Amino acid sequence: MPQRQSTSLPKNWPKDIIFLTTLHIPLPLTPASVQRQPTPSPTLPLVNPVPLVPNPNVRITPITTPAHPAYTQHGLFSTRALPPSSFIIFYLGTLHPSSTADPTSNYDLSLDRELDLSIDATRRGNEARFINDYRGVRPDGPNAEFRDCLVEVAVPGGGKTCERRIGVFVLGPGKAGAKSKRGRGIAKGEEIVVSYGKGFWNARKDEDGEE
Ligand SMILES: C[S@@+](CC[C@H](N)C(=O)[O-])C[C@H]1O[C@@H](n2cnc3c(N)ncnc32)[C@H](O)[C@@H]1O
Repeated sequence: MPQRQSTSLPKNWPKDIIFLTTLHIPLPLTPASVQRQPTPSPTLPLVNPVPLVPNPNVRITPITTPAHPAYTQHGLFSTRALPPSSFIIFYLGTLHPSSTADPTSNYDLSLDRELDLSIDATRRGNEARFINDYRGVRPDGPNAEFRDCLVEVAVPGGGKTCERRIGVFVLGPGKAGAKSKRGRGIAKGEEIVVSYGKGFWNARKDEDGEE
C-alpha cells in the first residue's frame, strides 16, 4: 500500500518529521504483515469511524513550564472533553521487525510480540508521538493507555479486511469503578499522558550510568 501523506499538517508539527496518516510499511514488510482478519473483541476493538486528519481531539503543544520534566519539548493535549475508555488516536510510525529495533529510540512501541512487529515514530509519525509519560507530570497517574485495536482497510481488487494497530485510549474506570479518579476521563485542555512502563526508564538509567 503506498504511504499516504496529508497535505494538512497539525499545528506545531516539526519540519524534519514526516507526518503520517497511516502506518508506514517499508519492504520487505507488506500490509499482509498486519492484515490478520482477527475478530473484533473487547480486547481487540475495531475503531470505526476513524478520526479526521489532523486529529481534532488533540493539540501538539510546546512545554513551557520549567517544572515539567519534558520542558522545552512538546506534549499532546486534549482539545475537548474525552470520555472514559474512548478512542483518542492511532500510534503511527514505521512498521519494523522488533528484532531490528533501534535501542536508542524514544518512539518505539511493540505492536505484537508473536508477529515480532513494532512501530517506530522517530522519523515519521502522527500526533501520538508527542504523548509524554505521566511521571513528574500528573500525580494521579496516567489518564490514557496504549491498547491493541483494529482498523478496517480496503484490499486491492475489492473487499475489506482488518489491520492491527496500536490505539491510544482514555483510561477506563477498571476495577476501581466509575467514581474512582481513574475513570473520570480527560478534561478539555488536559495533557494526555500514558505510562511508558518501568522498562523504558530503567533502560535510560542504565545508559546514564545510574544504578
Ligand atoms: C515519545 S517522546 C514524547 C514526546 C517528546 N516530549 C517530544 O517532544 O518529542 C519520549 C521522550 O519524551 C520525554 N519525556 C516524556 N515523558 C517524560 C517524563 N515524564 N519525564 C521526562 N521526560 C519525558 C523523554 O525525553 C522521552 O524520551
